[in-house]
Amino acid sequence: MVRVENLSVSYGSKQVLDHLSFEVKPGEVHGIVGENGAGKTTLFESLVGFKKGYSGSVDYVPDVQQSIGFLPANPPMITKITGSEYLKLVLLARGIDRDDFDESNIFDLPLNSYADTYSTGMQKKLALLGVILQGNAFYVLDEPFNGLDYQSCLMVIDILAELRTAGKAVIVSSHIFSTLSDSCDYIHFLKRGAFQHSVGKEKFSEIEAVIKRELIRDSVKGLGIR
Ligand SMILES: Nc1ncnc2c1ncn2[C@@H]1O[C@H](COP(=O)(O)OP(=O)(O)OP(=O)(O)O)[C@@H](O)[C@H]1O
Repeated sequence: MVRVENLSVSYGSKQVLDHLSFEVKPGEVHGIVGENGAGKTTLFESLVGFKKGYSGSVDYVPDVQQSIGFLPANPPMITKITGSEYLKLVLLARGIDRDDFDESNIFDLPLNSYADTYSTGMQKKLALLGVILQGNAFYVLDEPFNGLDYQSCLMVIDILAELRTAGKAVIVSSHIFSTLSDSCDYIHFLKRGAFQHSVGKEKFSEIEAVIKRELIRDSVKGLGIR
């Protein structure tokens, strides 16, 4: 459904993504984990067409390109519109005219309040709700767990499972490995713009140990805590 081949992105002389190749099929959830600055957001923006000027290719099954649900790491909010109005607006972008969100308001958001007065976590949940209700075919979710309380994180894990069952293709990033191991079919460890490891479910625990070793080593010992 979505095939990425040799995707490379540079900012000036700095190469940020280095020949990434992978494929996301319907009913698959792919997780991306990597340290700050590894290139996750750059990858996601390239996938959804926000970032041009990359080399390599991003190919979709034709009807999928019009049906991408992108949750940015920091979803932009429009001022002076309520949560309900926000949802109505993003659904209208997919030609869906809908006013009643009571049953879909699974995060108990104050939908009659202005969305720009929501907390960071509430805005993230509203934006996530919007892309899910749009009924897209391909979901690109940049840190959907970030800023969410524990209960909402569990709900997002459930949402990812539902998307898989519904045959959607999903790519999701997180800094918390366990959120990905609970929800993904494949995990890709992105390091300095390249996939250092790409593994399926059966190797998640093995790879978690490897990633921990590669990322932190004994650096905390340098604090000399006694
Ligand atoms: N507009 C830009 N101009 C120059 N360099 C940029 C630009 N945007 C991102 N970068 C650099 O590209 C690299 C990857 O950034 P990116 O935001 O994709 O990382 P990330 O993995 O999403 O990080 P984080 O986990 O902190 O959100 C970083 O080194 C960053 O400084």
